[in-house]
Amino acid sequence: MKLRKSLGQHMLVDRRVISRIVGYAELSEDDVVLEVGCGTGNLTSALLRKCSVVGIEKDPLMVKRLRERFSDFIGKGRFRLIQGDALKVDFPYFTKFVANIPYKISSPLTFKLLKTDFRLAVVMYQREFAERLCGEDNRLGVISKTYCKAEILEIVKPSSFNPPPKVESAIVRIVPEPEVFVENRELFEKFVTFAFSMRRKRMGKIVQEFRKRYGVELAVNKNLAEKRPEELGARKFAEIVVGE
Ligand SMILES: C[S@@+](CC[C@H](N)C(=O)[O-])C[C@H]1O[C@@H](n2cnc3c(N)ncnc32)[C@H](O)[C@@H]1O
Repeated sequence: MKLRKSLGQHMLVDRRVISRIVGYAELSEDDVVLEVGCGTGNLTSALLRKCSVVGIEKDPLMVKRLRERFSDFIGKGRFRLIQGDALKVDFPYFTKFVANIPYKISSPLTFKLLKTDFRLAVVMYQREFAERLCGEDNRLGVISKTYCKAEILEIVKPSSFNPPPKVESAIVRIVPEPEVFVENRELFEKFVTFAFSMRRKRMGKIVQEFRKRYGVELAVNKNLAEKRPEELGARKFAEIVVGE
């Protein structure tokens, strides 16, 4: 079968990795897993042994194969498959999100997930994206801390996929409990985005530029004024915006 690179079609073929992903998700029979990008269905099959699954898959050829492979589960109402773009279709009801996603849509898909009600997510990302999501020295990591806790559970080698991608991957566990609370999310995200677009500048200067651009006065103490955005972390950013 010809796989489409443009759709990020790198199938997870290492059974031990698949089984660990299912273990990390701590599934019970009542769970309904949302899996984005079911592909040929290797992860889907392991998930279906534990609970119900709703899949969203963009490629009509994969959808056809999946409907054949899992016709029994579809008949029993244990598997439902939506053909479409996960960024465009409304997410159906689910309790947990478990997926080896197309890496190209990592950022918008993650924010779509974070704005949904769910209990736990176990997601395969490109390693570099996973490190940014779990870190605090970048825009993605700082903003995500106001939605969730995220941690890398393991690094996965390219040889676990067919065809092997050029990059390493990482399995991330996401719990929807904010590490940092912000009241004015819009202002917080605007300021964090602005700060990381000027990452060479120090916070004192960034706050001045922000006032000039948006007319919003934010205060930083002497100590923070000397720091660069990547040295702050989500909590300090939130303190600056709260002190508005
Ligand atoms: C990395 S593969 C994972 C396949 C399978 N889950 C596995 O682990 O072997 C990503 C899958 O996402 C599908 N896909 C790509 N873009 C998508 C999108 N925007 N919405 C839904 N599925 C998409 C691809 O067709 C592909 O089957």
